[in-house]
Amino acid sequence: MRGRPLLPFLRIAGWLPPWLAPGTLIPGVPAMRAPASNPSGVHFLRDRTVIAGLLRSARPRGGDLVLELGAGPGVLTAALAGTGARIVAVERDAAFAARLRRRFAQRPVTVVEDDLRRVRLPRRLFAVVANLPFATGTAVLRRLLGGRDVPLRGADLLVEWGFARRLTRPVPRDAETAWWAARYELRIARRVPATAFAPAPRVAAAHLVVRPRQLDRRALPVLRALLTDAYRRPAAPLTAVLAAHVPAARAHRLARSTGIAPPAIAGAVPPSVWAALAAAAVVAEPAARARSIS
Ligand SMILES: C[S@@+](CC[C@H](N)C(=O)[O-])C[C@H]1O[C@@H](n2cnc3c(N)ncnc32)[C@H](O)[C@@H]1O
Repeated sequence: MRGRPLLPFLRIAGWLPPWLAPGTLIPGVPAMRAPASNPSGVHFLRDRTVIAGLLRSARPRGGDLVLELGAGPGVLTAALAGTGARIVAVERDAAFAARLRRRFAQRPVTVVEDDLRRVRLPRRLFAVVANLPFATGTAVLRRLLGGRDVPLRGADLLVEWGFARRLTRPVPRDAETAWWAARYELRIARRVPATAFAPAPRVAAAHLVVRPRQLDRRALPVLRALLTDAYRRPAAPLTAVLAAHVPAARAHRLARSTGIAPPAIAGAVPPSVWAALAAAAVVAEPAARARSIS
C-alpha cells in the first residue's frame, strides 16, 4: 500500500465530499477568475459531480422533453442527450449555437438560437435543466413559474446562492415569490462552490429544485387574491384576510384548519399554507353544515 494514493480509495468508499474527489473536473474548461465585465454572469460548468447531481434529481428518460437554457459549449447538453430524452438547447450566442448543432447533429438535440428570456416554451409537458447565467434567474423563474398554463414538470437549475436562499425562505418577502412558492415546491439540493465553474463567479451557486404542487386549478384565482391581499397588509390577522375572500364564518374555520395559533398575522403564513387555504376555499362545503353555520 505504501506510496499508493489514498484519494481514489476514499472516493470509491464514498468518504470524500464530491468537490474534493479527483478526476471530477472537466478537461478543457479552464479555471480562471471572473473578468470584471461579465454582466450577465456567464460561467461554464467544469465539475462532473454537479452535472451528475442535476441528472440524478431531474431523472430525464426516453420520451421526456427537456429544455436547457443557455447551453454554451454543450457540456450539460451532452449529459442530457445521453439519457434518451429529447433536448431543446437554447443558446443566444451564434458561435456556440453553430457548434452545438455540429456536435449534436446525430443526437436527439434541437438547438434554438434565441434569448432564453423570450424563447417560446413548449406546449407539452417539459422539464428544465440548466446552468443559468446568474443575471437571468428572476426572468426565467417569472416565465416558468409565473403563468398558470406552463406545463412544467419540474426544473433543476444552477442559480446564484443568494437568489436561491431568497426563493426558499419559509415566508417569502414579496407576493411574486410567494405565488411561485405556493404553486411549486422550491428547495436547495446543494450549495455549488464557485470553483465548479470557469470563470469562477464571485459568489457560490445553488442547485435549486422546483417541483409543482398538486393544486386544483379552480383555486388559483383565490390563491392569487389571498396573496396579493396578504402582502398588501401583512400585519392584518389571517382571518381578516380570509374574510375578505370567503364568508366570515368560513374564514374562521379555514384559519383554524391551518393549525397556526391565533391570532396569526397574514405576513407570517408560509406559501404552502396559502395554497392549502385556497384549495379548501374552493371546495363546496356540505349544504347542511354550511346552513347550520351561516
Ligand atoms: C452560465 S453559461 C452555461 C453554459 C453551459 N450550459 C455550461 O453549463 O457550461 C450560460 C450560457 O448561456 C448563454 N446565454 C447568456 N445569456 C443568454 C440569453 N439571454 N439567452 C440565451 N443564452 C444566453 C451564454 O452564451 C452561455 O453560453
